[in-house]
Amino acid sequence: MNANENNYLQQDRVDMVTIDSIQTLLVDLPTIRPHQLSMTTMKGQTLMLVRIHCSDGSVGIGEGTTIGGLAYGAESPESMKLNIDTYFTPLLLGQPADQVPFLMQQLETAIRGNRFAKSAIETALYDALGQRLNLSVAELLGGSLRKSLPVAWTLASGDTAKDIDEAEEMLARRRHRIFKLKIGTRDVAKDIAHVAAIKKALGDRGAVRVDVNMAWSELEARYGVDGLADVGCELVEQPVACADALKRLTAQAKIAIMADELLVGPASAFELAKNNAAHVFAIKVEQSGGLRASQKIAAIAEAANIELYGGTMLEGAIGTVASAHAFATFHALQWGTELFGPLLITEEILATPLVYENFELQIPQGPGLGIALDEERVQFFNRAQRQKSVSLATGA
Ligand SMILES: O=C(O)C[C@H]1C=CC(=O)O1
Ligand SMILES: [Mn+2]
Repeated sequence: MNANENNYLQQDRVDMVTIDSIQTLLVDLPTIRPHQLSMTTMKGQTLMLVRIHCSDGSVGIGEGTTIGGLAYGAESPESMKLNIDTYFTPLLLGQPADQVPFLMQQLETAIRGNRFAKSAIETALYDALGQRLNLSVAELLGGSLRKSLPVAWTLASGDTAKDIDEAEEMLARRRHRIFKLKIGTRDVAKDIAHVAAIKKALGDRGAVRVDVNMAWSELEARYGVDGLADVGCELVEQPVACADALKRLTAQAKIAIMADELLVGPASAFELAKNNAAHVFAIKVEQSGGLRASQKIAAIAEAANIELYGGTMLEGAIGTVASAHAFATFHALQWGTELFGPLLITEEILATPLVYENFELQIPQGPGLGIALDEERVQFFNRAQRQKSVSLATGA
């Protein structure tokens, strides 16, 4: 830590709140059904939870979650836990807990990459700060423009008939009317037929979009995007891996092209915007490197006239609510959000469940994140506790 800056932040602060301790844990939770993406099929979700205890007694929580271990990105829940325990925590202990951007800058200087782990820490720091100041995380981030967010549902059972049934159920329950279909594992013509069947069944009652998760070549994508447009699909998310190919597709597509995997922080957003490489940005808070980083991406998009969508890493309730607070501050959110992660998980880990009604998620309004964990349930699914009970039972 730079000594001058440290002195500057600490001068005259006899009442300064400092970071006392940091705990991490892995929580393994089942999903309601297998979730098929082009790179992996998820059969459960692991949340890396972090708790930051401050000297005034406040405790902030944050979440680091990814998809399919290392299938989606370079960080796993296990790597986040190890890196926070070993490298982040010694840098943070004893530091001024209120100075969140300052602490994140220190971490940025000392630790390369690890965007998801940094996002979890930043969330926990803002949660604790919000409790101290009686302000929500959205208010700490500059102020909220909305109290609820439209939420899309992902149809990814791998079976067209099951997907249609699932969509019908979501419409009947007024939970979702925007559907994102995961495609890219079958050949392109079969995927188009799958999307066509679902759109035909739903008609105007449901919007249909697809996420290819980079599975197509540029040639497949040219054919695929045209075919999808013809069957009523309104948006294609990350059809190809390469930014140049995405730009060429964006230039000729009749429907919206959205960037996801290529958006890994403000610099990447600037590159994509400069090159007109997408019509829409799917902003994921963790993939962006945190709450404030996601706001910087939103600002770049706004300046470049690119539309916005609030993405998910299929986080549990904590990561989902953190994202909701960030998305609440975006000026425009033309394509809504997909903050449905907690609904894909069978278990409730909050003391008070989140409210999804009338196709929207209500953003918790209390101080900080505005949520509290059900500690008993969290401990029940805590991997370390489970391993302890197994070794006690087996005497290992
Ligand atoms: O967008 C992704 O690539 C990841 C994720 C979001 C929704 C979903 O089903 O998977
Ligand atoms: Mn995606």
